[in-house]
Amino acid sequence: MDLRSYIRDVPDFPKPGILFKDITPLLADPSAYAYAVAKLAAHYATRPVDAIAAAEARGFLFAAPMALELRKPLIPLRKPGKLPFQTHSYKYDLEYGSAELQVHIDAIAPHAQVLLVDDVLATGGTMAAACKLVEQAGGKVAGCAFLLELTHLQGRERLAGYDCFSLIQC
Ligand SMILES: O=P(O)(O)OC[C@H]1O[C@H](OP(=O)(O)OP(=O)(O)O)[C@H](O)[C@@H]1O
Ligand SMILES: Nc1ncnc2[nH]cnc12
Repeated sequence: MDLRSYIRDVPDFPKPGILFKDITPLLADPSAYAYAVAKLAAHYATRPVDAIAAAEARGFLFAAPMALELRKPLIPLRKPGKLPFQTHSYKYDLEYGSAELQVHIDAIAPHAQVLLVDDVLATGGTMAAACKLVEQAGGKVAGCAFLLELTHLQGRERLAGYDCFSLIQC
């Protein structure tokens, strides 16, 4: 299945000069969505993974079905003020702004191998922050998985030292 055909390019969103990769056509097609999740999950089926974590919001769309498919705990990494219990926090820069992620202090068991999942790897700022947050919380990064990698933004270089896997490159 050609997953690329389910990604729509939207120029100048959310700011002039940004070519936004819209995954909603893929989400709208259950066969393509299921195929993408199954392919991502299959890549980690035999690797040591104790839990799956993702940053809101689009990361959840792939992390949740992967967690169910791999029968692993799901750990939400959320924007500030959303998690009700005590949190660890990490601030980071995006392709089009800055942000912060938080995780509950008891979400990650000591030395747990945490697989991080997101829809898009752009500059790598979000995933680098997610990795730091997992480590700050006592876990280890088992890998970083993406539906789509925007190779020209060289996010993979920002994630040097972490094992990265993407299903589609463009
Ligand atoms: O590699 P980066 O440059 O960090 O960009 C990738 C991140 O940007 C998007 O999230 P966004 O912050 O737009 O939030 P959303 O998931 O709530 O739409 C996307 O879902 C990734 O998390
Ligand atoms: N160009 C882009 N398209 C979709 N999501 C993104 N997240 C960061 N950059 C993005």
